[in-house]
Amino acid sequence: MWRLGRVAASSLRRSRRFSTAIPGPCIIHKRGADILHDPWFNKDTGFPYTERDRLGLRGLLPPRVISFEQQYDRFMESYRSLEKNTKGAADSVVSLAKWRILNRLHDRNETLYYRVLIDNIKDFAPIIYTPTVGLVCQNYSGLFRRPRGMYFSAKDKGEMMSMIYNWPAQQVDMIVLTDGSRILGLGDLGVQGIGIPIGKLDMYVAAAGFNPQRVLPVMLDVGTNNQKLLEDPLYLGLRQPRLEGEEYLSIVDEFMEAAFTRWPKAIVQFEDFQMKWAFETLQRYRKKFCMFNDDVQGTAGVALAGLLGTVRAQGRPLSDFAKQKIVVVGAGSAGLGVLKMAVQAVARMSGKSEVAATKNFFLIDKDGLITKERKNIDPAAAPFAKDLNDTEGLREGASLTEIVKKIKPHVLLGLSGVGGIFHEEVLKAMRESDSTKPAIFAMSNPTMNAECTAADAFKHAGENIVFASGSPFANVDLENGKVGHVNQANNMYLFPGIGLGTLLSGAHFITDGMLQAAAERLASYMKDEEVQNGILFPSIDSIRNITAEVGAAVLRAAVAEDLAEGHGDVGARELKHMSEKDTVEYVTRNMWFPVYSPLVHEK
Ligand SMILES: NC(=O)C1=CN([C@@H]2O[C@H](COP(=O)(O)OP(=O)(O)OC[C@H]3O[C@@H](n4cnc5c(N)ncnc54)[C@H](O)[C@@H]3O)[C@@H](O)[C@H]2O)C=CC1
Ligand SMILES: CC(=O)C(=O)O
Ligand SMILES: [Mg+2]
Repeated sequence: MWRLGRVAASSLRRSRRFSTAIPGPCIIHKRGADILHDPWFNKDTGFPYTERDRLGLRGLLPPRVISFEQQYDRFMESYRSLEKNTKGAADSVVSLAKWRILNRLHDRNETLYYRVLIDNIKDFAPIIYTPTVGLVCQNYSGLFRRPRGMYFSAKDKGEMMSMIYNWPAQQVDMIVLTDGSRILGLGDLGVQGIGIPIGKLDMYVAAAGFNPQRVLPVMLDVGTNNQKLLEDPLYLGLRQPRLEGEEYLSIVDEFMEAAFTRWPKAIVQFEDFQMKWAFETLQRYRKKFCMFNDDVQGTAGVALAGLLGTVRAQGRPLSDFAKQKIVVVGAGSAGLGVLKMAVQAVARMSGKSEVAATKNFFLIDKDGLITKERKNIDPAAAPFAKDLNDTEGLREGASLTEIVKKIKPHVLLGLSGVGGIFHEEVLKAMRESDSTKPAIFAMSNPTMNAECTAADAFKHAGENIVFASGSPFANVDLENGKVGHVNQANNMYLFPGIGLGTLLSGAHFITDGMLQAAAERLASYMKDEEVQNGILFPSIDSIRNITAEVGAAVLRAAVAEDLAEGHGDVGARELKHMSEKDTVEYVTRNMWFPVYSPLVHEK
């Protein structure tokens, strides 16, 4: 059913009056069929007669004018009948059918698309984002109908500075960039990874109110090492092995120079780069450009918020965080990002050195427990390698089961990309945890790569656990009148706010302080009562509200660090004088909201 609730109605008024994203009623220079084929301006049967007359649309549409509300209802009706008609079909078939119907709307009418997405975010996020986006990437070459975003390949070397001007929008605020080398837990998907920047930017629009005309998904195609794709005649990317070393970096360098030359105020989010390049590019660019790595830094903030939540869930003061024993499974870009931020938090809270603060963390990769005995240890993992004196007798390479049995951790956190790795024996061992409310975070995506299912976690580890997963699971019926609450610990709770807060601050860099502020705001978002019931993260239904709070925290951190230069008409001085409440309101007012804008001036 169509609904324009109080929040939506007030957002609508706000967006008309204040949005920096849309500069009032726009006058379009296109005419006739060109307008109908431009998803940004297209209103389908919703063009009023004045616009049909003055824009050369008469005769190109059936005569009846259908209101936005009716169009909305009509779409939702077809979506619901698709759900009914595909009942009983394989999950992947149903999910792809849902993705297709949404994607067709996206290609045709962006205003309606984003409105249904915002209003139904809980139902649609699993389609446009994880888990279905993973399936879409895997099947991209077959699903491809129309391009979306920009593609820069190794063959474009030397051309990028001119290519960037092929993008039709004058202004771009947010770019999500991938090289497709580690798409969710699905590995190297080459050019097919473009689905991830598209899905992330849909979340930017839905959750943070970025103007969809000002966002840009980008694929850097430097080849793929996925043999199956290289042999697939329908594969749409470069059929060559991935570039390495300086050759690789020179492509990323060229793109970054081109993007920031054309749009000096843009923000670039690096997404789903394999670990070596995730860390290397973060170090290379973070002091030069306004950028961050979502998998390293966004994930870290969300995980830290969840970890602090587990301390509150036990009814303990936050300072007890330093005493929690935490096993991190997966020493990749995400796992190491989480460890770094969590260790810094322990050091801050306890006054210990960062080295001393690593004591209660145990890191595992595909070869088991990482200790100082590890041969050829990755330099990024080295600071977290355990001294054998601190492992209670566990050896180098000890298995996950051995570690959980011996250490009795408070938290088991998976970012390994390996589905089912928290098997029955591991989960049962968590019953002996030293915590009154052990936490199990199976954060890998998509669903089939989650370290365990929610049902298995509650079944084997007990009803008393706190559970979170990267992709959504339904709450678990514990068959005694109780419900096992499932949290979604996904960086989607932070990256939209990091992006929006940074944009509105006008900061040229994204600092640790800004990221820490984002994590802390998310951590404090839930009330004690909710947290004690195992609810660590808010429902995705309130994502705009969360993003406003996170965005405001990021903006204020930028102001506090003297990095804020302002945005649009609002300068650094005004930002500085805003109270916390004013800042949240300011961020909220700047969220774009989808309504049909007049395309001609009223006479
Ligand atoms: N929930 C969220 O917000 C996020 C989830 N992720 C998920 O985290 C996963 C990993 O991402 P990255 O760290 O970027 O990948 P990565 O490839 O950099 O790291 C994977 C790590 O897992 C380890 N591993 C592999 N098999 C293992 C096994 N059997 N036992 C223990 N460790 C094993 C590897 O040795 C490596 O250290 C992916 O599935 C991704 O979807 C990533 C970012 C955000
Ligand atoms: C959520 C996300 O960024 C990932 O799984 O890579
Ligand atoms: Mg990612």
